[in-house]
Amino acid sequence: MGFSGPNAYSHEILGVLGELALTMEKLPSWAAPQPVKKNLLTLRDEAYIGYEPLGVVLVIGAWNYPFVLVMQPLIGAIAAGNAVVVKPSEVSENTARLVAELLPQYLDKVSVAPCWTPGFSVLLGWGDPDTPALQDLYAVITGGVPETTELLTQRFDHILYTGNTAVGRIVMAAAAKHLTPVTLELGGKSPCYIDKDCDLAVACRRITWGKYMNCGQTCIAPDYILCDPSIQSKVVENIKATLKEFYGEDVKSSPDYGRIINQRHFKRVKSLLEGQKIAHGGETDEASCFIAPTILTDVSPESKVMEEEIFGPVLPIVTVRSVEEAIEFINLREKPLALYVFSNKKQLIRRVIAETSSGGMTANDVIMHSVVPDLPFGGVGHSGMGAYHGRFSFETFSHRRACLIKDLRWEVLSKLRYPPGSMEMVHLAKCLLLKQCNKSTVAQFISALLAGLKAVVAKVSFGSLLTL
Ligand SMILES: NC(=O)c1ccc[n+]([C@@H]2O[C@H](COP(=O)([O-])OP(=O)(O)OC[C@H]3O[C@@H](n4cnc5c(N)ncnc54)[C@H](O)[C@@H]3O)[C@@H](O)[C@H]2O)c1
Ligand SMILES: CC(C)=CCC/C(C)=C/CC/C(C)=C/C=O
Repeated sequence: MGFSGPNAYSHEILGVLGELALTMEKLPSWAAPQPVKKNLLTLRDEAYIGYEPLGVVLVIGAWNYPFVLVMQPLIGAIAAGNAVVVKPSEVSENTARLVAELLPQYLDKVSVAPCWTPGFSVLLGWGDPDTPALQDLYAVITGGVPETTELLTQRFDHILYTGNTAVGRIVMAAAAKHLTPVTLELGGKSPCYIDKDCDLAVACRRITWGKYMNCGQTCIAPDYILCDPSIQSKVVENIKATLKEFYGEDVKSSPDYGRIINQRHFKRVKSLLEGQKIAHGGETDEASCFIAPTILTDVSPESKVMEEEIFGPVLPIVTVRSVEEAIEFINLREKPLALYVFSNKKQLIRRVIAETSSGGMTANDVIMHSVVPDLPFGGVGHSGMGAYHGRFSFETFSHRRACLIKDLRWEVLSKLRYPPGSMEMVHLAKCLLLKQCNKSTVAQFISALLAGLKAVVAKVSFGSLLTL
């Protein structure tokens, strides 16, 4: 992909450092038992949510941000107390090797995994499966499809997979065999609607940044633009001007412009240009997997480039006559991972939010919702399920255990639920649970309490008589 030093640091390392700092600061409050609201029946009890680790988590990463996509889930899984098996993408083999080399050097060795499964020690070559003591809790498995397929036959307590939707289905099917819950971080075509009423220079600068970063190989990059035909050429001119500002006259020699990951993806992205009206770019070089930042205009919704996620530096513009048409266009397709809208009108932005669905969204910018630490990151429908980042990672990798601690006194209140049943008791229970009391149920409640008290007093006096 050809990340430059500064880009590698800002795209891959900063997010990990931010996640670590946030998790270390907030973990005590995330992990603390959360008391819940009580009703009249549970007034004297302790009712809370307790967080417990799920057990062994499998994290499968993708190649486009190969470090952050395994490290960020790893942080959450460890924070929640799990053992973790990390499987970086084989496509970005150098990062996979680096992760496998570095993790064991930096992560503590802990004596026993909380939910040890003997099968893992065999899979990982950890010697005698019956004596798991003193093994690493955090293992890295490198490899491609055969290794991942083998890994997926094992039983895990949670799998977080990042990658394409087709493999997402394979992961989910394998997980289903063991009833393992999954978080699927998938992709899709993230739309970007530009309203006529907006600062086009600013909008296009932000879109250009998010679209061509990492040569378009970002899961939440704006995939295509929807705008009124009257502003299409201005959008093109503004993006062209920004491209020059960002990457200079010769994009190919800019250290900030990346390359397509491999020949397979190069051929796939290049094929999307066939038959299209190229308003800018279009140059390619197979030997170096270079595809210039490209803009396509008047793109037909039926064309191939509008059928699949582009995941490359090609930006199609589809014209629509109104925001209604844009919303309809979006809703006729699978729910995207991200959605972008640019407008000066707050009301229009709120309408787009209310009438569409997507994993996440940013208005008047792109990508940035993914770096707000308190927002969940994940897809919906075909763009994924579940979410992570910050507190949401901790929740994803924890079991929320419902805990109720009662004492053995106040049996009078329990009588409400014991047989024989009666409508009086039902009314009383309703009064206590739903706080829908009328005079007669309050009277019944008081008399039941008094009866209970009388019984307790009688028991105590009888006990003291006996001891005389
Ligand atoms: N939602 C997100 O956070 C996010 C982030 C990055 C990428 N993506 C999406 O991922 C896609 C690009 O990634 P990719 O799929 O090309 O990455 P990839 O080729 O690296 O595959 C992802 C992982 O799946 C494994 N894998 C591949 N084929 C498999 C099989 N048959 N069985 C089991 N495991 C298999 C790989 O070993 C790898 O670890 C895009 O659609 C992009 O939008 C999503
Ligand atoms: C430099 C900034 C603000 C962002 C870099 C891109 C990004 C959001 C990386 C995070 C991982 C991710 C969600 C990748 C999707 O493909």
